[in-house]
Formats: sequence, C-alpha cells, structure tokens
Amino acid sequence: MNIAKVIVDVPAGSINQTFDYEIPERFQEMLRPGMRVIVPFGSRKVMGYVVARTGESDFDHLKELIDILDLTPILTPELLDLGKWLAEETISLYITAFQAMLPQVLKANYKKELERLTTESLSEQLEVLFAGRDFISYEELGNAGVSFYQVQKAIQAGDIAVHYQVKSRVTKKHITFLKPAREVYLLEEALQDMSNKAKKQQEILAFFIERPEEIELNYILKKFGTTRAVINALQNKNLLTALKKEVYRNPHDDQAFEKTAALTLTKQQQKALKPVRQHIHEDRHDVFLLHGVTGSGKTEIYLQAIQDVIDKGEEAIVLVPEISLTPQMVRRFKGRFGSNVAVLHSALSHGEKYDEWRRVHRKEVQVVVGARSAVFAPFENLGIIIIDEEHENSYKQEDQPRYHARDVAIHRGENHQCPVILGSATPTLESYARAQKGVYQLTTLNKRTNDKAMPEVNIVDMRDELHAGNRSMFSRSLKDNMEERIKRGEQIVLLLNRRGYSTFVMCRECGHVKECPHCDIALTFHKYNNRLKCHYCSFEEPMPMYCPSCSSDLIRFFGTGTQRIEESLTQLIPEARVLRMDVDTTRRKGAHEKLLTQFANKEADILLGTQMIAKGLDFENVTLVGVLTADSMLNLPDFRSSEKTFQLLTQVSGRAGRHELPGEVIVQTYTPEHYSIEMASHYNFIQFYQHEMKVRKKFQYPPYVFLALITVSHQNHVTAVQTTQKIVKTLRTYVGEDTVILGPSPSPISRVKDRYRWQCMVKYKQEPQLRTLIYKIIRQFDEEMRKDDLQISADMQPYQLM
Ligand SMILES: Nc1ncnc2c1ncn2[C@@H]1O[C@H](COP(=O)(O)OP(=O)(O)OP(=O)(O)O)[C@@H](O)[C@H]1O
Ligand SMILES: [Zn+2]
Ligand SMILES: [Zn+2]
Repeated sequence: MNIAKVIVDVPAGSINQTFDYEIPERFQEMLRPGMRVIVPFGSRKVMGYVVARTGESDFDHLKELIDILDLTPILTPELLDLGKWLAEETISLYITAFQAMLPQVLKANYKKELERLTTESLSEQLEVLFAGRDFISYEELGNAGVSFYQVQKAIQAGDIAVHYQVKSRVTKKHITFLKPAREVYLLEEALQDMSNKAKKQQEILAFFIERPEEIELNYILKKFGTTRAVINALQNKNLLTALKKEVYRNPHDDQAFEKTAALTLTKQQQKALKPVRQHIHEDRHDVFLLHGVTGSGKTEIYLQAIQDVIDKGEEAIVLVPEISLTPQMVRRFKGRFGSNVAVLHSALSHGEKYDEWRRVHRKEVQVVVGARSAVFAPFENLGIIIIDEEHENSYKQEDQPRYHARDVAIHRGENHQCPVILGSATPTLESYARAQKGVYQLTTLNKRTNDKAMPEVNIVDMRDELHAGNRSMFSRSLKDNMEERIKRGEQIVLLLNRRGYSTFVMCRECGHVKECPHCDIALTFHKYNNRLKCHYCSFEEPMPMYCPSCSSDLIRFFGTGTQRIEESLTQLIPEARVLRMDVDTTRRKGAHEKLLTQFANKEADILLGTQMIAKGLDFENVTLVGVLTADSMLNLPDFRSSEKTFQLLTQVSGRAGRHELPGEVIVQTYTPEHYSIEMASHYNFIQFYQHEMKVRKKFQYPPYVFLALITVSHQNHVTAVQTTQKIVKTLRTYVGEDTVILGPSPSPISRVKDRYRWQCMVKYKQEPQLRTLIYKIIRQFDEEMRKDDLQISADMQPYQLM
C-alpha cells in the first residue's frame, strides 16, 4: 500500500483523473486519504488531494510525493466520495469539486505553525524541537528530523496543534476592497466605449460586470497581474470605488446570547415534528417539506429536532440564505445551543471562516449554521440537515461546480441515513410538486403561532394614481397610511423591489410590457444600441417610441434607487425618520446589525430597503408593510419571475403584525391583475402553485422538464458560434426524440471580458446519459480549450438564465 492516488490542482479537462505517486518511507505510517500533498507534476510542484492508497499501479517508475500538508485528513471518506459525485453531477472537474468543499485558507498555501498546547512534557524529540517556545514554524519540523508520525500522535492526543497562518490576521488590520461605482449596465456601456488600448482596464471592468460585488484589491491586482495605476484610472472614470474594511476574528465570541429554553409546541408544530423525530431515532432518511406560513414557528421545530440530534450524540447542519443570516437568526441558534454552534457565512474573513470550520473539523461543535457551502461541513455523524427558506436562489452556486445545496443535502442525508427538512412559506414549484407525488413528505403549518390572522393586503393600481395626477413613487393611500402609523408611534417597512430595474420596458400609461412573441418572456432593454432583445431565442427589435398597445409616449425602462426614494420620502413626509438598508448602507461590518438595532429601539419610523429586508425580521411594532413596485421582477427574462414575485410578496407581507398589533400591507403595482400579485395578496400558495404549474406545462419549463444550459465563450465571435453549433449538432444526434434543444443563441450578456458568449439549452424529461454525453462533448474540445482559450461550461438545472 505504498502508492497514493492523487487528484492534482491543475484545473484542466485533460488532467481530470487520479495520478499515482510513490509514498516515501518517512510518510508511510501517517499518510491517509483526505490529506493534501505536494507532488511533482511535469516540471512543477503542485498541491493535490490523496483520494486512496493502493499497493499496485498500472504505471512503472512512479515519482515520489514530496510533502504532506496535513497531519490529519481534511476530507473525510464520505466527503471524498461526495466530491466525486459532485463533480460528475455538475459536470465539473474533480479538483474543482474538492476545492468547493473547503475553506479558502486550505486552498492556498498558507504558512503553517505548530503550537504547544500542553504544559506536561512532550516526547524528548519534540521537547528539543520546541525548545521552550509555544509556537514554532512548520519548516523547523522538517529540518529537525522528527518523525511526522510522532507529531501526528501528539496532535491526536491534543498536546500540540497546527495552525494555518492567515496573513491578514498578522500583518493587517485593514484591507482595501474594490466594488463597482455604478450600475452594471453603465459599466457595460463604459466597456463598449473603452479604447482597445486599455486592455487591463477592460479585463477588470468585465470581471466586475460579471461579479458586481466587492472584492479585495490585492486579489484583483494578482489575478490580472496589474498595478495600482490601472485601478486608479478606473476609479477616476468613476467606474470603481475603493473602500477599507477592518478584519476581525472570532466574530461571535464576545457577544452574550441570552439562553432560551424549548417552547411548548402548538398542535400543528407537534404534528410536524413527530415524524422527523421518529426518523432521527430510527436513523432513517427521508425528505420533509415543511410548508409553513410566515410566523408559524418553523424555526422552533428546527431547534427541537436539533436538540434530539445533539442528545443522541450526532450532528446537525442548518442552511439559511446568506441574506437572512442576520444577527437575529444567529442569536436564536446560539441562544439555544450556546458554544455548541459554529456559524459560517461570507461576512467572515478567511481566517474567521477557517476558525469556525476548524471547530467543526475537530468536533468541538455539533451544530453548524451557515450559507450554501456549509452543506459540506466535515461532520461524520450527521443526524439531520435543515434547509430554511428552501426556495432561495442563493442555494445554487453560480460558478463551478454549479451545485444546488438541496441536492447535496439530500445526497448526504442518504449517506448518513438521516432526515432532511426543507422549510419555506413559499416552497419552490419543484419541491412542492415532489411532495405532491409523495417523493417528499409534506407537512403544512397554516397558522401563526400567536393565532393572529395574516395581515390584510391591499393592492393599489399605480395607473390610477398617474391618471389622478400623482407622478410620485408613493400612492395616496400609502402616504396617508404611513402618516397615520407615524402619528400612532408605530413602524413601517418599505420594500423597493430593485432587481430587474432598468432592464425591462413598460408603458406607464397602460402597464403594457414588451414581451418576446415566441417565448412568453419580457424583452430586455439594451441601452447602448437602444434595442430590445429576447435572451431565449435571440429575437430582437428597436426600442419603440410609442406603446404598441395604447400609443402613449410614456413607454420607458425603469430605474430608481433606494437613495432617490429616500429623498422623495423625506420630501413627502418631512417628519418621518427613515433608515435606509441596501448594499450601500450595509457594507461596513456590523452595519446591518446596527441598523436593525436602531430600528428595534424605535429610533426610526420607516425601514426602507431592498430584498434584504424581506426575510427573517421580527419587530413587534411594525404594523405596515409597503411594497413600492411589485412588478419590477415580474418582467425579468426568466420563466421563474412570477414565482419569485409571489415568494417575495409573501415573505415581506409576513413582516407585519407578528405580535399583538394587527398588520396591514400595501402593494403598489401597474399590473394588479397579474395572478402572482393577486394570489400573494390572499396568501394563496396552493392556488398559485396550481396556476403556475399550468403555465410551466404549457411552455414546457421545470418541473415538467429538466434543463441543461451549455455556454461557450471565445474572443473570436465566429469560433464561439461555430463551437456552439457543433455542440448542438452532436447533442441532436444522441438525445431522445422528446428532448428539445434550443439554440445556438447569444448569451444574455453576449460579450464579457472581450469574449463572445453563446449558449444552447437542453429541455428534457428523461436522458439518463445526458451528463456523460455533455462531458464527452466538452472533452472533444480539450485541445482548443487548452491552446486557444476556448471556454465551455455546463449548468445542470440552471437558475441564472440571464
Ligand atoms: N410553540 C410556540 N409557542 C409560542 N411562541 C412560539 C412557538 N413557536 C414559535 N413561537 C414564536 O413565534 C414567532 C414566529 O416563529 P418563527 O420565527 O419560528 O416562525 P417561522 O415560521 O420561522 O417564521 P418566518 O418564516 O416568518 O421566519 C417567534 O417569535 C417564535 O419565538
Ligand atoms: Zn400603453
Ligand atoms: Zn424569444
């Protein structure tokens, strides 16, 4: 067994397999699968993961592996298997799948050090090595000739520990971040206009167009091999902004969490919990869909199920959407389980994330609460996996490996024979349809725990406002109601549904929205050439001057930011104290929490915000929720837009009247007759489900079919088109008769980073060989991908279609 099978960190299709290495004598005792190693690869030294040990190889003259990076495996046998499955399921490379399961710190080569933990004496060799110090660098270990096996034993005994030194912790308190200074479509315009000489600027801008989030300056400098001058140029053009952020570790340790005890469950809660408990105790896997209205006490059910798991000596993973990983949510879990909980989310620095991950790895906690990637927590005795707000899009990863956390959770639930709970007030059509078929077990909570009615929803037709001469963003009824609440000392939550802004075109006179004649999807407005396009079938036409439906010249695309609304709000109701919560005001660490605390302390009357205020918030004094433009999302070129609108309206309505005071909701819209708005106003999920299923059936969208999206990109337009054509042709030869292949068509963002992007979509019901087929097709282009920088990616069950 002196041969290691290694997946190397060389992300290329032609290298997507294990390589065999001889294990040198000094590592033989300690090397185990799941450890990272350094191996020679060609003329280089690269990192790799040991996936197995074996006694035989098909090859002669194996090279020796050079070094071991871990003294204990960082991937469990289950996670090694999971990585393989994940790669195959998402048509990704094995190395990419393994990297996705680990915190950032373990992917890079960080400096390591050893810490002495015990005051008792160590073995003689180790005593000599430490020489009275508490910390020594890892390199000293190699030089001292101490056996790794001895070190490993001391680690297992808890006498010493290995740390990865994260640079930011030691050297810097502040890190500079970059982010777009303007809306993405404005960046796109700037990119179009930019001189071809400014190559680096173009590359960097294109990067931010694809990922308009803040990111470390250093990362950008390194990635593009560029200098501060190039960044400055982009800043001077007002395209990027720089900001400094402080970096801490152990974010939750100093906070005191008030201890909570289990509540006496309501009848409905008891009924929902019972079968889950049975499964926990019988070590049985099943998927439970917990469909419970907002405020019905789903979280309490999770907490009590987890308590059982803890009592049994097993472990629990709770996934919550990034956006609702609020201090309120963390407090509920820490309040019940104290330091037995690790929290993993993106607001943590690399070092903090690694620290939390390590607490899981060392079995110091039994519960993990985290965003998507927490589904890979390296527990070995899972007793339950819970996905809260299972309908949230953030559970789908939008780059390689393009996995959905739900699929991973269910796969791990099978591995560990434990239950999986999917909870939501507005389940996805996919999940609800599975529950209807009996694939998942459905449990419904249709009452709030306080037995209060759901707040009444009033729809305001904004076209009437316009006709009455009110051109502001606020209807008369919303204004009157806000003033009344402020007088009574009650509070208001205002939602600006901002996604999709400035992309679709709507007539303000009659509400008409331009749709594609072939696809039942709104056309997207492209400002730089003033044309409307369909992103499914590539239909396009010029932006009309007059509404095709009523001939009004009030047809235009939409665009309003929270800041402008805040201004007009203070003009409209000067006495209102407004807190604005959006990406701009929550950028600083802790800002989110601070705003919520201010609002809870009644230092403001109105909380105005984007999607991030729709979820999880629970304030007793909120009696009015206003939705400024319910339709803005409805017109996104996405077949899920009605579903997303229904979900958002239902979630935000759930923020009102959660306690003693009754709540009310005012929804402003230009299309009050749209079924998702109308049905959300009655909280009628079942009716919405039935209606939307008919629409999906008619247009053949999920859950009636599965989708696979293949995207090709290349600097040369013709190459991109021709490659996509070849792919489509091969696919057509092998798929079944009922399978539909759409395309080639240009991707919605048809040029990024000076690369042209084309795509094709497969709609299928049954294609057991499709993944293998797509994998093989992509591999046929390995040569071009390696030499000519062609890129091909596949997204099975895509969520992002734009
Ligand atoms: N059995 C119970 N008895 C009394 N109060 C309860 C009970 N269960 C939950 N609650 C309280 O009811 C409120 C709503 O519960 P919870 O937040 O768990 O609901 P939810 O379904 O998760 O809501 P949402 O989907 O809106 O986040 C909370 O304040 C919670 O403390
Ligand atoms: Zn019109
Ligand atoms: Zn179309």
